[in-house]
Formats: sequence, structure tokens, C-alpha cells
Amino acid sequence: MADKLAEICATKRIEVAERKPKRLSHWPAPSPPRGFEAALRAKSASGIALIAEIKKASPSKGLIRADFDPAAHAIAYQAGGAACLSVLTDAPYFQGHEDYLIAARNACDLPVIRKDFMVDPWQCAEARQMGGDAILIIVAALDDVAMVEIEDAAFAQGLDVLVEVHDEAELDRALTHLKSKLVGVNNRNLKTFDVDLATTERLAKLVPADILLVCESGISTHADCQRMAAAGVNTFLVGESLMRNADVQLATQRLLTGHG
Ligand SMILES: O=C(O)c1ccccc1NCC(=O)[C@H](O)[C@H](O)COP(=O)(O)O
Repeated sequence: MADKLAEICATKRIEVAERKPKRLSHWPAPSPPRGFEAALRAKSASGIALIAEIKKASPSKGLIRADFDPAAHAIAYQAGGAACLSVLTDAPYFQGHEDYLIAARNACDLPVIRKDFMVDPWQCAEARQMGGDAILIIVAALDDVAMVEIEDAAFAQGLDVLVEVHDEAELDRALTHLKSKLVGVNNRNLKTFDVDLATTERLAKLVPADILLVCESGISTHADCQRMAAAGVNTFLVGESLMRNADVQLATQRLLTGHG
């Protein structure tokens, strides 16, 4: 299979070059950041901390949610017990939009990560103007210099940074070059789309104690959460399995508690 991540990032670079000259100055000031990492740390101290993802479609699965309503999903996720939201803003591959982030964040009190492919530090200012509280850095998508520049730009905007890795080499690069203490292990290989929860179990052993580790992708049941908890991980980023459920609030409660 062709390298999908490389293709997505190449498309993103063209999109960013087109967007840059057209925006920023006329945007109203967003409300202050809500503290994405702090919300996760607070919840994970006493149980499961969930980043619930608002995800309409994906390259691997196509359309996931036909009756897509970001504000309603945000309300349901908060009522179901999520600590934070993730909102996809990439349009070409995920049918996302910045308006979805704005609508979701306005509908609830939860901190929100702008889930997109960050290839340029400028996207951090853009993320904050949308109201984002955090951004994602995908280590596999960037060289060392670029990821440091994007992290610095994010911190300068008051954003938290979720650093995403998929293997030992990426984890080593993240721990060597980046300052963020929020690291996600993506169980999905973004080049092949294969998903394997054993990825988190393997890498969790290598993560220092001061890092808050997030298990990303492929979580669909409370039993999956319990399996990861046995590896010392109780913070999760979950999209598809919740978004496919007609009752998003109930699905969130079930994932977190095992009943409901
Ligand atoms: O989800 C995809 O198909 C995908 C393809 C290429 C790059 C990124 C992709 N997903 C981003 C994510 O990592 C997930 O949206 C997130 O971790 C939630 O995963 P899931 O619970 O499996 O929807």
C-alpha cells in the first residue's frame, strides 16, 4: 500500500499554502485555553480519562456517521463522562471542518484538541483562533527540526501538545527532542492502517513516569480499556466505536464503566 500519511501531509502542505494569506486578521479573539493536559491528568488520577473524538469519516473506514452533529456529539460525550474532545478539522480525508470544532467547543465545557495534520507552525495560531486547546504532533510526519518548531509555536499560543508515536524509534525522537509530557501511542499504523493494541502494551514499558501516556485508536470496549490498564495505561483517545453508536452518551458511559 502507498504511504497514506505522506500523501495526506503533501495535500496538507498545499492546503496550508492556500489558506495562509486568506485568514487570521479578521478573526475574533477566542476564549482562553481550557487546559487539555490538566483535564486528562485530573481524570486519570482516579480512573479512566477519555478523549472522545468527533469523527465523521476516515481514510480507512469511509463514512462513519451519517447523521453527524458535532454540537450534539459534544454534549453527549460530556454527559457520558469524557474528559476532553478531539475534533477532526481535515476536510479532504476525514470530512472534517473548523466549524465542527467551533460548534463542539461552544456546546460544552470540555477542552478540545484540534485533530489535524500539522506541517507548519502557522497552523498553531490558526488552531488557537478556532478555539482549540491543544494540537497533535505526529512524529512520523515530521523531521526533528519541524516538530520542534511546531511544538514551540503551540506553546507560544498557550496550546497543549499531544505527541503521537507508533514505534520505539519515534518514541525515542519524541522524548529526545520535544518538551511535552503528553504522549500518545497510536495503535494504528498510519502508513498501512493496521491496528494492534499490542503496540501500546509494548511501548508503555519504555515511557518515563512523568509522561501521561494516551492509548490511541482501535479501542471499542471496556474490556479493551481494562487490558490497557493492565499495561499501566488509563488514558484513551477513541473515535469510531463511539461515533458508530446511535446513543453516543450511553456508548461513552459503557466504554468508561462497562455497564449502562
Ligand atoms: O482513522 C484513520 O483511518 C486514519 C488514517 C490516517 C491517518 C490517521 C487516521 N486516524 C487518526 C486517528 O489516529 C484516530 O482518529 C484516533 O486515534 C481514533 O481512532 P479510532 O478510535 O480507531 O477511531
